[in-house]
Amino acid sequence: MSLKLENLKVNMGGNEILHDINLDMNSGEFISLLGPSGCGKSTLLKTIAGLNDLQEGKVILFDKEIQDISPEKRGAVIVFQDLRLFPHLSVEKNIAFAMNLKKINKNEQKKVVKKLLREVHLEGFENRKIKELSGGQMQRVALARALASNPKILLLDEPFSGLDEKLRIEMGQLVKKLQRENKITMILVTHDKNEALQLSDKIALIMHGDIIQYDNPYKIYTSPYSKEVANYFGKNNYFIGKVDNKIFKTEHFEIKCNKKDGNYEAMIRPANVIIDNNKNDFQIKEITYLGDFVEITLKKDKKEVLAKASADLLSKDCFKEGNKVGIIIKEEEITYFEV
Ligand SMILES: Nc1ncnc2c1ncn2[C@@H]1O[C@H](COP(=O)(O)OP(=O)(O)OP(=O)(O)O)[C@@H](O)[C@H]1O
Repeated sequence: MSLKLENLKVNMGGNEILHDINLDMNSGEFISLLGPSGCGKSTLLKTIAGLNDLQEGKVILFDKEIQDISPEKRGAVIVFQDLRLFPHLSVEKNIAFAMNLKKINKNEQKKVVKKLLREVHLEGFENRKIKELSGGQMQRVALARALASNPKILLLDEPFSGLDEKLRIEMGQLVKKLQRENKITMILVTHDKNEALQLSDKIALIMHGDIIQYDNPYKIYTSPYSKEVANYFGKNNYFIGKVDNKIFKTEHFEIKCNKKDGNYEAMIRPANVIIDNNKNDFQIKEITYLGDFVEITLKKDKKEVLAKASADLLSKDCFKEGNKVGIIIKEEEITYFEV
C-alpha cells in the first residue's frame, strides 16, 4: 500500500468540507479524484500534501503516518493549475531547483535535467526563460520539475485545465506514459470524466465532501452504486418497475432479470438503446448530430427514451424526425437500483 487515508475530516472557514474520507492506493497506481466543482477534490489533495490542516484522521504514505509532518518533508509533490514556475529563471534552473537546495552536484543536476527534458519532449530547452514558452511547454516544465524531486507521490491539481482539448489529451497521455514507465504513484484532480476514465487505474468520485464510489473506470461506469454516480457520467434512461419471478416489468417493456422480487428503477445508458427498424412503437422526436454520433430522442405515449448511435444511421432514409422505429435493450446492459 502506498497511500492510505483513514477517516479524514477537514474543516475550512468553519465548515466541514471533507467528512470521513477513506482511501487505499497501491504503489505505482494512477488515481483520479473526480467530482463537480466545490466537492472537495483540491482540499483533499492539499491535505495529502500537508498544505491544509486536518481535524481528524490519518494520512499514511508508504507505512509512515505523515499528517503531522511538514509539507516539504512528506515526499509528496503537488503541481497546481497555475504551475507556479519561477518566471525569471531558465527552464534548467526551474527543473533543478529542488536538487540545488539539496546541494546535489552540478553535473548530476545537468544529467537529470537533460533526461527529464527528453522525457517531456523538450530537448534543448535548458536555457529558455519560462516566459518564452507556450502554455503546453510550461506544463511540461512543471511536470519535469516535479519529477526532479523524485517524489514518493505526485499530486496533480487540474494542471491541464488551461489547455485546449488537443494539448490536454497529449499532456494526459504523456503523464500516463511517464507514470507507467517510472511506476510513479500519482493522484490527478479533475472534473473531466473522460480524462479520468482514460487515464486512471482507479477513480474516486467525490460529491459533497465524501467519496461516493472508488473503483476502476470500467466498474464505476458500468456498475454505479447509485443514480448520482450513474448521472455524473452522462444522461441516462430510467424505468420504474417490478421484478416478479425473474422478469422485470415496466409500463414500456418486460425483460429477463436475475434480481430478487421487488421494486426497482432500471437505468439504461443511451448507447445501450439500439434502434430497431423492424418495429414502430416509438416516434423519433429529435435527432442531434454530434460528429461521429447522433443522439436520438424517442417518444412512446408520454415516455421519452434517449438513444446514442453511430452517425451512419443518418444515411438511412427511414431515419428521420417524425418516423417510427422500435428499440432493443439487452438484459446485461441494465443497472438496477432498488426503490
Ligand atoms: N481556504 C478556504 N476557506 C474556506 N473555504 C474553503 C477554502 N478552500 C476551499 N473552501 C471551500 O471548500 C469547498 C471545496 O473546495 P475545493 O477547492 O476543494 O473544491 P474542488 O472540488 O477542488 O472544486 P473545483 O473543481 O472548483 O476546483 C468549497 O465549498 C470551497 O468554497
